[in-house]
Amino acid sequence: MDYPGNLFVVAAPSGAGKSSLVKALLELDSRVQPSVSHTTRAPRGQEKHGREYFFVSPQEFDAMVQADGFVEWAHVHGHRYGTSKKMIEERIAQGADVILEIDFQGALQVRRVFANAVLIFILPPSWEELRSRLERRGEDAPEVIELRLRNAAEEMSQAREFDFVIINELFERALFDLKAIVHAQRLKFPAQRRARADTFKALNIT
Ligand SMILES: Nc1ncnc2c1ncn2[C@@H]1O[C@H](COP(=O)(O)OP(=O)(O)OP(=O)(O)O)[C@@H](O)[C@H]1O
Ligand SMILES: Nc1nc2c(ncn2[C@@H]2O[C@H](COP(=O)(O)O)[C@@H](O)[C@H]2O)c(=O)[nH]1
Repeated sequence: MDYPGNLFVVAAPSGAGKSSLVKALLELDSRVQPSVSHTTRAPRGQEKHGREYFFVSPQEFDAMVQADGFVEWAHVHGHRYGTSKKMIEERIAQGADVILEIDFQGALQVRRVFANAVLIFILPPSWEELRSRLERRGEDAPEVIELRLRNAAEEMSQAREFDFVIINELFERALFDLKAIVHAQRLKFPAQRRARADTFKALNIT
């Protein structure tokens, strides 16, 4: 199925800077909408239900899995995270550009459902910098940081599966690269896509 809106999927090891980059993109580009995931992890810091995540119990998460409510879901750093299928489909069908910040397992699942999704991987410049960003962020206990760093090697080994890789060394440079990818995707056959969307509408195809 082809949709008028674009779907961007950003993955990275924890601490590489994907949330910071996506947040900055959203501030600059009102056509991009964030997707809010469901998670079984507890809120941290100032996080709010419905803003950073929908914080749900394991039972609520199971019910969504059973109801086929997720386009993708995965176990990440000891918790479960998933993306609501309905929320994504409705918005890209209306022509919105939606951006997902998820792990590599979820990103590869999304591509199986939405073949046109643009997969972007963010890399830190070095292991030392990745550790130091997680430590400087000051939101995770030392054992959580160690777990995230152990998982980072497997995540980074998947970078080649993605359409684009951005190295987040200088923040402004990485943000420029992310903006360029979004812009280039919008320039791909926009007229044809709009025409197809209009035809779908005229034929009442949902
Ligand atoms: N280019 C950069 N240079 C220096 N620090 C950075 C850069 N990009 C992000 N940071 C900082 O690194 C820390 C981790 O960034 P962020 O929280 O965006 O990572 P993340 O990939 O979203 O992690 P998680 O998956 O755990 O949510 C933050 O404190 C952020 O301010
Ligand atoms: N497969 C999915 N992974 C997700 C989703 N939402 C977030 N994530 C990943 O979880 C880690 C940890 O996030 P944190 O907020 O606990 O630091 C993060 O790196 C994301 O890649 C999702 O819906 N699906």
